[in-house]
Amino acid sequence: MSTKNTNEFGGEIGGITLLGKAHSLSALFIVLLRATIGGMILFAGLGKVSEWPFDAAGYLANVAPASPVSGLFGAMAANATLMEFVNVFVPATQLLIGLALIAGAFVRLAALGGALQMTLFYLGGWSGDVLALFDSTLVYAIVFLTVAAFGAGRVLGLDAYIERIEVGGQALVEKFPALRYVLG
Ligand SMILES: COC1=C(OC)C(=O)C(C/C=C(\C)CC/C=C(\C)CC/C=C(\C)CC/C=C(\C)CC/C=C(\C)CC/C=C(\C)CC/C=C(\C)CC/C=C(\C)CC/C=C(\C)CCC=C(C)C)=C(C)C1=O
Repeated sequence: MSTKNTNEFGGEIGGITLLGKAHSLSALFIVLLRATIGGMILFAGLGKVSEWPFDAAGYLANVAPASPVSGLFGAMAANATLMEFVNVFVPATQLLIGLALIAGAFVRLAALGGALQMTLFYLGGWSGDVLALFDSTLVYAIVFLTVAAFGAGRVLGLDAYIERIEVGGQALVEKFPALRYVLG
């Protein structure tokens, strides 16, 4: 048995082969990245709960006209029934995504949800200022996608165990391959 650990990762994307060699600290830092971005969104949710009631209408109604979603967000702010939903959904998903990432459970689903949420905040935050192109919400979105892409929930996370739960003599992800978009 070889004791050599090549620690390689990569794949083919659009005909181009991307190959990386991970450092021995890579696994540690992917866990730190998962926990940090999880903590960021958990605390964003806790902040809203601690100042309850949360109301996103002010933010949505005052998005800069240059934002591609200013019309959409303005219409949302004017719909009281929809706002009742949004005002609970945003903090609730922030808390759940944060807890899931910290525990390492359902990491892909949580990270993809986080990336989607950050994309909405990024579009809403766009004011036409080119120097704000790489703002924090864009960085957060990429961090969420990185965490999902690396299967970060398998490193010191519950997904390593959840994936292998046996269902009818088969591991969960083998029985239901679509769960790879949720776990990992
Ligand atoms: C820096 O940015 C910013 C913030 O800050 C992050 C902000 O706030 C805000 C402020 C925000 C506002 C003012 C609101 C603005 C409102 C809008 C733009 C309106 C439009 C937005 C929405 C309608 C929200 C859209 C939401 C999305 C896209 C997210 C959807 C989420 C998902 C699809 C993912 C859901 C998945 C989850 C939650 C994971 C599920 C996992 C679990 C339930 C498990 C959880 C884990 C645990 C509890 C741990 C324990 C686990 C165990 C025990 C394992 C169990 C084991 C088993 C075997 C089952 C802004 C502006 C911002 O710019």
